[in-house]
Amino acid sequence: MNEVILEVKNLCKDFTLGVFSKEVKSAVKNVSFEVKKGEIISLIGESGSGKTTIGRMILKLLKPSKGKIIFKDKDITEIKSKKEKKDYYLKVQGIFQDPFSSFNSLYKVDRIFNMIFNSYFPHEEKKDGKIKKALNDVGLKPESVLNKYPHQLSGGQLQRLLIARALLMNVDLLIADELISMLDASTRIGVLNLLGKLSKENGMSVIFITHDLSLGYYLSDTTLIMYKGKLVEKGSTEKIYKNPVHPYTKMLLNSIPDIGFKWKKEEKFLPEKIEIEVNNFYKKNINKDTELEVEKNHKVIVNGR
Ligand SMILES: Nc1ncnc2c1ncn2[C@@H]1O[C@H](COP(=O)(O)OP(=O)(O)OP(=O)(O)O)[C@@H](O)[C@H]1O
Repeated sequence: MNEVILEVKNLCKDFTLGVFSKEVKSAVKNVSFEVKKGEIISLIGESGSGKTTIGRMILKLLKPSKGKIIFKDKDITEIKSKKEKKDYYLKVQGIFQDPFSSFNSLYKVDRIFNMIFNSYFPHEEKKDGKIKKALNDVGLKPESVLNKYPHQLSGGQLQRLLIARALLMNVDLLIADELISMLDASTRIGVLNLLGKLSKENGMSVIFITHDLSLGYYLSDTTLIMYKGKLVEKGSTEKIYKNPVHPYTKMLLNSIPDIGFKWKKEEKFLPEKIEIEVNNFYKKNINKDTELEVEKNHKVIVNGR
């Protein structure tokens, strides 16, 4: 699992707010990381920390303001032609929080799946069998979904259909943004296990975007912690959860509620308190390099520039 398939280098995204306004929102600030073949990476952070924006840039749905996204030795920000885009989407697919927006509401599921073959594998002879197998693999009964329109299915069923689509296309990288948010607790674990299985058996890499630390811990080999557009800590999931160094990561891990344990007021996750602690941490480390190695495969970003 050492082949790097995606490299994100100094990625930035600024949004200009309003049509005439000059106000700029820096949603992603100088983010760098790598994804290896078959690796599951969790991108974790509070709401608004820039996770989805990173996912959308990797999926070429947003143009970076600065930085590079290199997929298999090619900078995808330079991809312009339709053919190159199509080839890219054969390898990299996304699943978003709102699965309803990912389907054409006018087409039934069988037509949507047939279109994948028409578009990408027109000579495939075992199309029907492959579609059925992919649906079975994600725990859906083909006969109960194939003849339905997207609005006749639940959010959870649609998310599974999106995984089945990625399966059929045999993608190298799946960006799963709050993938299981629409699933109930009992089906969540099944979908998570499915992702784990796909990454192990097919070598599919996954960027799993979430604000749920427990899910990230369960699923991922590597963790990236985002705070206000910056990547603040990255490395082995095991190491970060055992030995968090950045004050934001520490507070995030402290904020996981334990069943049967009532929070005391001072233990609450207070944004102002975090901001003060993070600024103090950056001040203390102002003369150090931006990235410090805490231990092998565990780095912390120690200055706020
Ligand atoms: N198209 C846009 N125009 C202006 N600002 C945007 C746009 N998209 C995102 N933002 C802002 O960029 C910041 C990062 O948003 P993003 O959706 O990436 O966060 P997130 O970490 O994925 O949050 P959540 O977990 O709530 O989805 C937020 O402040 C958001 O308001």
